[in-house]
Amino acid sequence: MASEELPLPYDRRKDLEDFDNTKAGVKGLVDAGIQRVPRIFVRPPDDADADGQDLDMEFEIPVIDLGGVLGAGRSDIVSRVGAAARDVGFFQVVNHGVGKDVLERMLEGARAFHDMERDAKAEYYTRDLERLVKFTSNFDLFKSKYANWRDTLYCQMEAPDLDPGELPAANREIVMDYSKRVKALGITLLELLSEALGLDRDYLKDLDCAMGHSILCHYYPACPEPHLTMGTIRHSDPSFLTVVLQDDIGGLEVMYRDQWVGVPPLSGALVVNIGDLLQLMTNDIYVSVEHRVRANHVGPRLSVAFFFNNHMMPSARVYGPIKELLSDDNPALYKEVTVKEFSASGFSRGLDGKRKTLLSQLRLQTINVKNL
Ligand SMILES: O=C(O)CCC(=O)C(=O)O
Ligand SMILES: [Fe+2]
Repeated sequence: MASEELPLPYDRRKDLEDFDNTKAGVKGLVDAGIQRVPRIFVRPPDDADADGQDLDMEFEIPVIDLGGVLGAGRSDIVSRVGAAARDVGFFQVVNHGVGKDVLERMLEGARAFHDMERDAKAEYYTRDLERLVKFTSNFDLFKSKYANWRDTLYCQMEAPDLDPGELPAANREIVMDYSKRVKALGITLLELLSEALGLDRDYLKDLDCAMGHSILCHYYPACPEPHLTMGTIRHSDPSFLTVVLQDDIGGLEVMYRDQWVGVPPLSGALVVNIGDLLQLMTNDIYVSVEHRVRANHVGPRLSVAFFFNNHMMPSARVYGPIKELLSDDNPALYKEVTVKEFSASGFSRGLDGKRKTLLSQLRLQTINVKNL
């Protein structure tokens, strides 16, 4: 079949604008009682971005207990973290130092924002890239082919330090607290990931990998026709590292050996995944894998994604494959890039156009025997 796009049977741009102008997101549609998924969200049955087989073998995303991280158990934890980062790109952590009460309060804080009265919430609704705290449904609404069944509150915490007064009163206190605690966990994770590469403990931290972060409070409303759309389409994260807190509904899935595998909700756990920038820096030793969130009849599902990414910081640091990891047999696979350039290219493209293209654009034409 010819690959030219067929003309759309409706004025999609107008539908998108009408939806965006409500400033009420997907939740606004559900609150208004819609029984059908509007066409801007509908994916055709043969949509290549939403396909893929479910995993048919026994496999579980690794769960790593960080309880012994400061004691004799450290080397075992280092090897488990390293193995998960190499093989799966995703793992869950328990006994990670962020209390269950904090996790619960963070999810409640995310819910409290999305449950705010429509007009009050609309004041945060914007597509302005410079705004540090904003509410948007689908940051890539006008760039991606299909909209996702999801609303998000974005909080850019370090650009540099966010004035807490910019955060909504509904969750200001817990977002500030969570930010501090998960940043500390992120530093621990970067230490473990450095050690697992045979590098000094502070190596990744000293490259400013924990220098900036943003907190995304996602809200996935119950969907009347979940088979027609997605909560979040497949993508990999443009971060160094991402830490996700999910509630007990489920729906997050990860690509493992070309098949989709669920990340089961585990009370008290946090989900950790390697981002594109760490894959680039480790020259493909660690993998930034695609993941997605299914739409669901049950909802709302709440999740809080904590992205370590310093693109808002005034840093001109250039990132490329770490020299200590390279050799004649293992040459650099990627060009160097600043985080600003890297992130700008992600924002300009949108989620479903990404699919590793950011990394592949930076890939050098080196022949790597391992990948032949
Ligand atoms: O909602 C989730 O569980 C994951 C969200 C996600 O993948 C992201 O924010 O990049
Ligand atoms: Fe993600």
